[in-house]
Amino acid sequence: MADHALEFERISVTFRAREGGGQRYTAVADTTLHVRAGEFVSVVGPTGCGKSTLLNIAAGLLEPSSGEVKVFGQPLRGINRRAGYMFQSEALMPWRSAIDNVMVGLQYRGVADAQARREAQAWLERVGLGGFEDRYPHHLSGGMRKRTALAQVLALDPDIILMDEPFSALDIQTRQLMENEVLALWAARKKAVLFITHDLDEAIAMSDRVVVLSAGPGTRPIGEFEIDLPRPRDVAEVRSDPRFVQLHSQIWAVLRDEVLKGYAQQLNKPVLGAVEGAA
Ligand SMILES: Nc1ncnc2c1ncn2[C@@H]1O[C@H](COP(=O)(O)OP(=O)(O)OP(=O)(O)O)[C@@H](O)[C@H]1O
Repeated sequence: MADHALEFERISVTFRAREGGGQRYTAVADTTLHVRAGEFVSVVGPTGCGKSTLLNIAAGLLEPSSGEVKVFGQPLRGINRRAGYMFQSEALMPWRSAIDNVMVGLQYRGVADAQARREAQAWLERVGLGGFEDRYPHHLSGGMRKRTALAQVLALDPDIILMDEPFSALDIQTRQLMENEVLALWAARKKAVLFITHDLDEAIAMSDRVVVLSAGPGTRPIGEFEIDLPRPRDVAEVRSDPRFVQLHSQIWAVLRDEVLKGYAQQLNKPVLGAVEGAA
């Protein structure tokens, strides 16, 4: 449908070992999930269930073994050019200053250097890093590096933003500041966001909708919850709203068993050595 930014239609992903008797592991099975244009959707699920796999599929970095992905109604082939991806791990180039890191995607797109520098500077200011543009990543705090990475993604003005536990390495105060900043930026531009997190509180505080995935193997969505808390939200304050508490207990009732299953499965899962990717 045209108002959908992202559609996963009956996606399955099976990984196979390059050696070792052709062992296979079905990470994601028969998953259908839609994100509307401008919607903020979080995906929560137990550790190792397939959250990053889904995001990699949305980014076009991984092809599903079966099923189809559509981006604004068009089948996705190759890299998703309408999406920006913010990884869990550090993705900044250590040999480039903050501004050079933010500029690089623009330059790659063919924007002239002077224009790219102006846009990168404006984005660094928007994420609270005015004055830090010449610092190298190792001279920035963890929160500042995340802000730089956020500016890097937003500078490209993607219609879809894919975020894989972007703030999990931050202390709780910095994390809440960043979450509020992301919400403010999102509210101003209303891009579609697919946000992966382990943290149910974070998912509820930020999202329009929370999707719960089952434990693997064969992960699939097993619950979907509309988050009808008013906006704008402060992620710290909204946690004491009675509706937040109610939603939390409803979602946790679905998630809790999967977390326990996921934990058990991680302990028992066969180790796949060298892996080729989706089969
Ligand atoms: N390239 C690969 N080859 C083989 N198995 C893989 C590959 N990528 C992921 N897997 C397996 O698929 C499952 C899903 O992995 P994925 O990283 O998507 O989970 P996740 O939910 O994002 O994990 P976490 O919560 O720990 O970040 C895991 O069991 C993982 O070991």
